[in-house]
Amino acid sequence: MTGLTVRNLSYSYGSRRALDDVSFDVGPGRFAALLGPNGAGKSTLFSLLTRLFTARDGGIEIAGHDLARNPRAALARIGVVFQQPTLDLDLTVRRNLSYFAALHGLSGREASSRIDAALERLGMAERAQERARDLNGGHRRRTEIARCLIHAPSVLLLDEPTVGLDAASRKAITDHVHDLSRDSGLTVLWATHLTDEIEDSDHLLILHHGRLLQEGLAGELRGSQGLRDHFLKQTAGPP
Ligand SMILES: Nc1ncnc2c1ncn2[C@@H]1O[C@H](COP(=O)(O)OP(=O)(O)OP(=O)(O)O)[C@@H](O)[C@H]1O
Repeated sequence: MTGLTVRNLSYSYGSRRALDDVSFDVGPGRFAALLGPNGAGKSTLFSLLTRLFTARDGGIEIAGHDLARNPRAALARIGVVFQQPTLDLDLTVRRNLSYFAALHGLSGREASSRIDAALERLGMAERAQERARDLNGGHRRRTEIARCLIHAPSVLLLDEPTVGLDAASRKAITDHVHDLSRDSGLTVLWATHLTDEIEDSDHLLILHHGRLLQEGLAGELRGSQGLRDHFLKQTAGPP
């Protein structure tokens, strides 16, 4: 099983360059934090990784499948949590998950046991019958993360999944996803602009003005200073 590979990826909106020759690898089972300020190009990269946009320049490989040449196989291997919530608020937690399972061709006992396992994994088993509308923001996000595990992806893509959550929910979700990559061998790409969501052992990618400024082990890149100070220094310069 391989993780995620991005090669020489560029993307422009008209004359505005949003991504400029970005290349990186995330090894299987690694947690990679894509750290960048507003406008760095994180969401553009996610749109390319999920094939919402197609890249004219560069290449993407997901779990060993080339996204341009074999999109079906590549997309089947990813689980995605977008920045904007996508739950059906009128359905229960379980119905949201079973609907998604059906989209992936899963039903009956197989779907049911996968849903149970995913809800258990995210600490949401007891809320399975609650309507999504009645959940707080943190529990809605957990439901979305549980949902993206059902088809057993090997790569998880999460675009600023803690936006709008309070500090306790943010920490719980960040810890849950770190545990998922540690315990289940999932490759994770976690986009954020918040340095406290990143652990020293994470693979850190610093993106600024569409360019990858630094890549490496977070603890090594920050050295003796806090990651926040390191990040602010890295991103202080002009484009
Ligand atoms: N649809 C669009 N049309 C034109 N420019 C766009 C469009 N979407 C994004 N951009 C520009 O591309 C650049 C990268 O934006 P992007 O949304 O990918 O950054 P981001 O890192 O996700 O930012 P944020 O943290 O604010 O979501 C920015 O300069 C942005 O203004």
